[in-house]
Amino acid sequence: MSGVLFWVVCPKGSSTVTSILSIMPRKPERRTVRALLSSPAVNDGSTLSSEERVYEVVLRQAALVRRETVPDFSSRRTIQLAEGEIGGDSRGAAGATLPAGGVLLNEAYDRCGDVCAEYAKTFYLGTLLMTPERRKAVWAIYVWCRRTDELVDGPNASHITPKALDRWEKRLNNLFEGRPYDMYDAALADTVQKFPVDIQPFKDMIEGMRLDLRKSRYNNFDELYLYCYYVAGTVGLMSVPVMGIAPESKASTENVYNAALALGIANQLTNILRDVGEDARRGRIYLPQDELARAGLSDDDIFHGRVTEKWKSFMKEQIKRARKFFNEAEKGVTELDSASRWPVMASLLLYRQILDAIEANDYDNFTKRAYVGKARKILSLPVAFGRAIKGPSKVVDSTRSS
Ligand SMILES: CC(C)=CCC/C(C)=C/CC/C(C)=C/CC/C(C)=C/[C@@H]1[C@@H](COP(=O)(O)OP(=O)(O)O)[C@]1(C)CC/C=C(\C)CC/C=C(\C)CCC=C(C)C
Ligand SMILES: [Mn+2]
Repeated sequence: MSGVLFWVVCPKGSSTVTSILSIMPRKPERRTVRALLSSPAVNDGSTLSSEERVYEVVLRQAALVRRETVPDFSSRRTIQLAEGEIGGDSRGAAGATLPAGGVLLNEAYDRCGDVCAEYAKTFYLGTLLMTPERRKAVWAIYVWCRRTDELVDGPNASHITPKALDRWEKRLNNLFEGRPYDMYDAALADTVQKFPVDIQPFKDMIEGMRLDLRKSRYNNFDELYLYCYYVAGTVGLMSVPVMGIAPESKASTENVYNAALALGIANQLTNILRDVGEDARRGRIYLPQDELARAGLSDDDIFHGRVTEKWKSFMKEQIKRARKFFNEAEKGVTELDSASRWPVMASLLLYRQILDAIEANDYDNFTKRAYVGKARKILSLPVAFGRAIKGPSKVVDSTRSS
């Protein structure tokens, strides 16, 4: 590929991160997250369950955030465009220097905003309620996530190999080190310098895409949970440092991160329940095999799209579980910074209503697509506002130490 390589002068130092890690209250064992997450997922008494392993990641991410610190947007860093690498219409002028907050960097963020507006209009409108700095950062993260998903789900997906994902990961490492390849990467490179966003959830999302390349069945919920963490829980962990935690919040950082993780898991479970038919047509069944078998259902029932009583009661249980994750997430939304609460609450309420739509379709998720209509979307906004305005809980979280 040809084009322009951006690089950022003055890459982020890691001394703050190290010092925060050293005061972490419940410091997990120093194993790498990849090692933690690649060991067997089944909890047979001697190994940790996926939920326990992901929780260790949550603890680490929570430890990286220093509370009551406003990100510094006034820095004089510059981003420089250099020769080579990935092009397309996201190229800039080789050799040009981009002062932080300068025209080209602003353009990079604007392009990220355009992508959001095109792919996720409602979400884009929600971001307009955030502060300008947070909104731009969320756009940059969104675009990276969307591009990552497109690698395995987009028009070129059939050509994607694990090697291509390795290259994508290398590119991720580069942008975190201040050497972004294109405009979109440059926006994210700037974001990760301004906010305490860690690389781990991004790497884990790529790991989820690797899983999608090699796995089309999930034996049990433990396996599915890990997949949901990789492709969606990670989004929650990437977002909290940008959304910010309310200065007056009495919740522990780890509980806020846990709620964010729960929102990602809830969203992905909902995605899976909505898309059962579509996924089956691609030979994929994400639903836990052991739960299907216990309900007297087989892959064949799914491939034939049989909406039987067995299927309906199975779906009821799956929906119940997804709602539990939404409820857990909802408790955390009010702990976020005031300007972020409303859009996040709105997105939660909107996504949760997809579950209602599956019920309204009488559990036919093979031939009918569950969606939330415009009127309901609009009605959800004041409801979200009413819940978001409440603000943080007054109860001091016993696990809070930061
Ligand atoms: C305390 C608290 C509750 C904080 C909130 C934290 C927060 C903002 C969490 C956001 C959670 C969220 C929106 C997760 C996205 C989950 C998701 C749907 C992932 C999808 C994966 C693959 O799915 P699949 O291929 O099955 O589905 P498609 O048919 O392709 O849709 C993803 C597509 C991965 C890629 C994810 C995105 C493109 C969304 C990224 C979103 C953000 C960065 C912004 C989040 C911010 C707000 C305000 C919701
Ligand atoms: Mn996808």
